Amino acid sequence: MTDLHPSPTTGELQLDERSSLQRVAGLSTELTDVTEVEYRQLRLERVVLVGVWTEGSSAQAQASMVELAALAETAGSQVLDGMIQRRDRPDPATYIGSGKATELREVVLATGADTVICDGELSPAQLTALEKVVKVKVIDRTALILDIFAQHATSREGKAQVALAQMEYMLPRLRGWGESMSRQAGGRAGSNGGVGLRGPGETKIETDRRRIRERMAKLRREIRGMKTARTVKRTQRSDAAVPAVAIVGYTNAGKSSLINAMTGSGVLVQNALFATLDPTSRRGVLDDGREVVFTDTVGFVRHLPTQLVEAFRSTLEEVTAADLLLHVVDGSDEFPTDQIDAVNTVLRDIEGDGGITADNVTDWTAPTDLAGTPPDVASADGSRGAAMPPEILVINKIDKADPLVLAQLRGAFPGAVFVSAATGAGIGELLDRIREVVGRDDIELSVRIPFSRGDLVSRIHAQGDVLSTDHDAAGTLMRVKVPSALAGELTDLVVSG
Ligand SMILES: Nc1nc2c(ncn2[C@@H]2O[C@H](COP(=O)(O)OP(=O)(O)OP(=O)(O)O)[C@@H](O)[C@H]2O)c(=O)[nH]1
Ligand SMILES: [Mg+2]
Repeated sequence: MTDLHPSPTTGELQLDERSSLQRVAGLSTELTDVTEVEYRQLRLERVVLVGVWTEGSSAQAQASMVELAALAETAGSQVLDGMIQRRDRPDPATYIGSGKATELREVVLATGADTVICDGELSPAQLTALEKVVKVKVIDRTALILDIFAQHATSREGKAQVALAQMEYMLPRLRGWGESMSRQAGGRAGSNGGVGLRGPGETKIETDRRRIRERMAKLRREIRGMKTARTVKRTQRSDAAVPAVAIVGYTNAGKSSLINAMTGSGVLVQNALFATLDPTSRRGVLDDGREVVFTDTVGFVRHLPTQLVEAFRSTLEEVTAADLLLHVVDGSDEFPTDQIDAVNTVLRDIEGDGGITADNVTDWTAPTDLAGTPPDVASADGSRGAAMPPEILVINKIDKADPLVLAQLRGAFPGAVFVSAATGAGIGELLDRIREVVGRDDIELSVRIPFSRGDLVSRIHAQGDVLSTDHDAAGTLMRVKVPSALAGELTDLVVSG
């Protein structure tokens, strides 16, 4: 039971199908090996939600609970009830106050819930203490999000990243669960001679910690290897001078839908949180014939567990390497600016310590100086550092958004583009804006292309703009605007004009 298997698939649920979101009773996210030692076995079937409201308006506190409910449902559980307590700060002992905890116990009894989910990150001691009162399993928002990620990860890299994040979450929680530990003989280890333990004086918990650390180190190495492979792919892409446009935004904002609307492709769209976990790239052609690559990324959420940001850092770095960021916002959300803030927080996190390191600067094309950024390229809050590519804020779902909210957003973010991926409204304008930004460093030239070089003509169309075309005996005369790399290749063909 307490064996740690060496396989790297810890913490992954064998979900039959992604579409069967409602969890089958009994099929739980039991994390197969490490779990048995120290991770709560997540059996999120019938849950009661509880939150502590410390700041913001009552409507914001409500919205946070609605989101927690959506997260719980995404994880496959049935939400039976929810309660919020107004406090200056969470109770250090039991998260909610002791009176409220007793009340929660009654709600649990009345509803027949088997799990309580807290809307925050609780210390191991708080989880244990609250569990003692309510007498069912208690998990926090972090564990819930990790659980969803574990269910949704499909690629080898994604799975490794989630497993790493889960182990990081578990590691400090090993000690907190002393009681269940002693049930597994960990506590008695010292006195009974340490049967099955590795070394004299090494307790079960230490053995487990060491094994988890070893596996984490192995996972980190593997993830690094996968990143190298991706970097090579990206380098090949940048050689082809196809601009990379990364789509970021809050989960369920419509990022995948927007890619579909812009490229006519079929990226997975779901009215579910974290539908997209693995970055998906789609080639798109702007109306002037220029090609770009759109990369869909994992959605962000308020309080995205730091373990996840850390584990997904290599994937998220795609974002910093892009030529342009489209920051997609659900304009129909009650508090779109809160979403914008949450996304900016994560972006700053990626960018911050460890984000741009010496080892990835080398394969990273520096964005041209931001002073050259057209004024309509909005940095959502103006605080983005120079390491981030230029950004266009895209307010999506205008077809169902409250006109009043939209008017406020227009005032607050004059550079934003307003679109509906569903109806196609504003998509043309968005594509124009993308073209402006990706083409802003283009060089204007007049060239004569020999008739034998039809390949160059198609590349000019794919990578730049053709302003005029003419023919003479020696070839095609073109006035073009092209990226500097292509301009370099055309040097020999330049004619005055
Ligand atoms: N009414 C309306 N619904 C939209 C629009 N764009 C997307 N949606 C819906 O919003 C939901 C989420 O869309 P997705 O494209 O999957 O969102 P996402 O941002 O990729 O979500 P994750 O990958 O889960 O983070 C789906 O139900 C879409 O049909 C829009 O412009 N209008
Ligand atoms: Mg998506």
